[in-house]
Amino acid sequence: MIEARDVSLTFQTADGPVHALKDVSLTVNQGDFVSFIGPSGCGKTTFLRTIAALEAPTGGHLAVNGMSADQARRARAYGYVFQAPGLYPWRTIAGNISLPLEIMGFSRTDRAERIARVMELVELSGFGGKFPWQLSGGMQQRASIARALAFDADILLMDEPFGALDEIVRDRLNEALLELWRKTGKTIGFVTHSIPEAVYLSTRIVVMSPRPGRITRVIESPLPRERPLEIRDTPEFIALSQEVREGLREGHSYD
Ligand SMILES: Nc1ncnc2c1ncn2[C@@H]1O[C@H](COP(=O)(O)OP(=O)(O)OP(=O)(O)O)[C@@H](O)[C@H]1O
Repeated sequence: MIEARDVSLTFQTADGPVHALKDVSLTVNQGDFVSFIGPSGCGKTTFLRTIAALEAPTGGHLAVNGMSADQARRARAYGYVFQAPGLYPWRTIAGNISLPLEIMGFSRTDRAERIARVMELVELSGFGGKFPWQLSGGMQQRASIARALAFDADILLMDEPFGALDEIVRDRLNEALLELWRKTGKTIGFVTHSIPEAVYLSTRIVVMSPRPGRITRVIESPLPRERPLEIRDTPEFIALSQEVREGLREGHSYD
């Protein structure tokens, strides 16, 4: 689904070049749930934005769904969920989910069907007529996930979507996201700062390190796809968390 070969991205800034990504190679298969974890500034967001053709690499090769990243963006191969829900306050929840569909030219009936389906998927049925400010932060983030799902792209790219939420809401949304992933079979790229979140959600955990941003470890998860929250107390989960922590420690430079 996603194939990165020696992808590099150097930003030219007034203070000199910033090597946000250096020789990043990764293959993401259909149906994978891949998390990107690493300290602040290691290039997680930049890599996700590069896959989404929101940034252009300065070196290497990138293919998304068999196309160039730019072609994939135009073919709407992915939905993108940002850190903040980014809902328009003057549109209802249904109106917000509808917006990309309107831009893409879906008919009114098709839009209504799709909105109802994705709202059910994120458990927001019945809230379509509310405005964003009438919903909790967790519900708003679920609405933004519904918006990214509405046009049924195969890939979902999520940049720390639950970072601003409290732990209880985050647990609930992690469970819901896993359920949604199992139901839809989407390929998910997910940026996080949280080791338990990465371990709980992923089939593969990509550990990154900064200066320059690169991949230091790719950890395959031995956990089953069916994961109740209690799996976090099992020896397998704890061992996997330790492996991620070691990877992070290894790659971290303090200079
Ligand atoms: N548009 C830009 N222009 C210049 N430098 C940038 C730009 N975007 C990102 N950077 C730099 O690239 C590096 C990687 O940034 P990025 O946001 O990808 O890191 P991150 O791992 O997602 O960090 P965080 O976890 O804090 O969100 C950082 O040093 C950042 O300052």
